[in-house]
Amino acid sequence: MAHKPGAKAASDRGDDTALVWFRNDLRLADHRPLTEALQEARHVLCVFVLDRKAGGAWALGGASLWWLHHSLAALAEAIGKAGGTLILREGDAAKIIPALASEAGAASVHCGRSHEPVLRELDRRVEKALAQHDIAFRSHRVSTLFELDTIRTQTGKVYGVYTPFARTCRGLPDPEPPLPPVKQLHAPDGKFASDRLEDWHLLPTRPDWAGGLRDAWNPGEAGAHARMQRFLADHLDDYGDSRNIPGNEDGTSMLSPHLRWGELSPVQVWHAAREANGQGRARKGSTGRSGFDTFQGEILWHEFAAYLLHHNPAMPDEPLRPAYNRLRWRHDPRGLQAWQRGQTGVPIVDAGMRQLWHIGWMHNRVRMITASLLTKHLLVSWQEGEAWFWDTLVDGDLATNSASWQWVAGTGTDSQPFFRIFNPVTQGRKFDPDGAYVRRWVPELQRLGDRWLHEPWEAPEAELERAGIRLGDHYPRPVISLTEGRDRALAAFRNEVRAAS
Ligand SMILES: Cc1cc2nc3c(=O)[nH]c(=O)nc-3n(C[C@H](O)[C@H](O)[C@H](O)COP(=O)(O)OP(=O)(O)OC[C@H]3O[C@@H](n4cnc5c(N)ncnc54)[C@H](O)[C@@H]3O)c2cc1C
Repeated sequence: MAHKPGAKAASDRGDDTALVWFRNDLRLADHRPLTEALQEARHVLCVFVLDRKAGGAWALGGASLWWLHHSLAALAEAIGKAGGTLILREGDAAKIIPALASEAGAASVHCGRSHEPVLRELDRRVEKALAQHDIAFRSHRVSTLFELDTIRTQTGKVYGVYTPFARTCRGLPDPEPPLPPVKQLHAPDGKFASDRLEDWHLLPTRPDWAGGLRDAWNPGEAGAHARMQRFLADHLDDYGDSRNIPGNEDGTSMLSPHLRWGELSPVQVWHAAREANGQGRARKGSTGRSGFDTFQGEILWHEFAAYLLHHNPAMPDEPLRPAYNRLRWRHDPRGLQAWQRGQTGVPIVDAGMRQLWHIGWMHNRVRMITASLLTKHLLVSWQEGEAWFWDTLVDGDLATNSASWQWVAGTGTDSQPFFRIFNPVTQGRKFDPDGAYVRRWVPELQRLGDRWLHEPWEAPEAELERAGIRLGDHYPRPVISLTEGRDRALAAFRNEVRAAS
């Protein structure tokens, strides 16, 4: 085979250099690409490539870029401590990775396997380009518990429904224990050009809207482990009940951004939870399941979303149920903007949207309620909501975000039916009964009594006055009548989706 000028032939290299290409797996522990590269070669070159254009509409959003900056800084420091260097490059990875591997005289390139369509296509291009240099391309499972292609129904079909998928996963042998952290690295000789992280300008400056993010998060592998250990030691047992109470800040793990960026692998979380469960009280919640069992179920939802995207690459853009292409979603810029800004006049929805804006994360229960108000009461398309979440979430994950939006909108293969519409008032009363969540994020309602907190538009004038609220002035009147919005959504579903099916 002919070699590109400047590239060393495999025989000249003595196979002592490998390149590790980091993507959504910003960690040193349980990192198979790195571990295998080290088994294969004495020198390892670590690289991260930023391509702001890759992904088109799904190029990284603002909150993700903030997280990425800090996570890369943490990774570079950890790699430095181990004796290596993280090379940063910007541009098309299909050109950069082969060129760099060739320059370093690498015999192989290792990276984490992805279920995201853009990365899968990129892998094909990189592999092809590497082959021209006679360099091997190896991808490894880094972000799922199991190999997604191996999970099939008894008749060999792809699962479309979570429950049997999860049952099958639970019946499999546990994923193998996580690999130990890599402690020592030797970079290859030579100086490899690298960008400076600061020069990428991933952090917002004008304006700097990231103050709430800085207070809430500690991106990077060490922060991820600290959060996981705290949650598992103190809160796992209660998870079955506490996970639905948005006012309880310890009710869920808040591990989602760490998992999204691969600072932790699902395998690590799976095993750590099992171990913590052995030490805990294994108390059953009101659902009859232990906190551990319920938590495992959520990790399997994460797995299921990856599985769905792997088998349905169009999921972020198109309904999994084609009949929903007939639904005429409304163009409602005013309603959409009120929703985005947390100014709908529906307290639990506004609390969620403001929490999202402030810390780049929203409680799962409230994600469902806010998504339901947008897609059902306002009849605005799920893709509009999906795009807003993508831009504002620090855990914005192509698979989970699109699967979840389709679940709420009723357009997914395994979703709640379209006609099941969350009532935000009932939901608020049930899951935020003392109003702790709404009062925290919608302070203008702080003095309103529990009775009216979730539907201030029904409160007697005297109650509002006593709480210092004038509707339409201090706090908006509802952007939509909940009854009318619900009836309109049901009619659209009946006439445009079901009638034509
Ligand atoms: C409309 C909508 C959009 C969403 N977008 C995203 C997204 O972009 N990224 C994302 O990570 N999650 C998303 N979710 C799922 C879920 O809301 C978050 O994973 C969860 O709130 C994260 O908080 P936690 O880490 O405290 O979760 P925990 O309750 O502690 O759960 C542990 C882990 O399990 C996984 N998990 C939990 N709930 C779900 C779920 N319903 N579906 C899939 N995985 C789950 C997450 O990885 C989570 O970190 C979305 C949900 C909805 C309804």
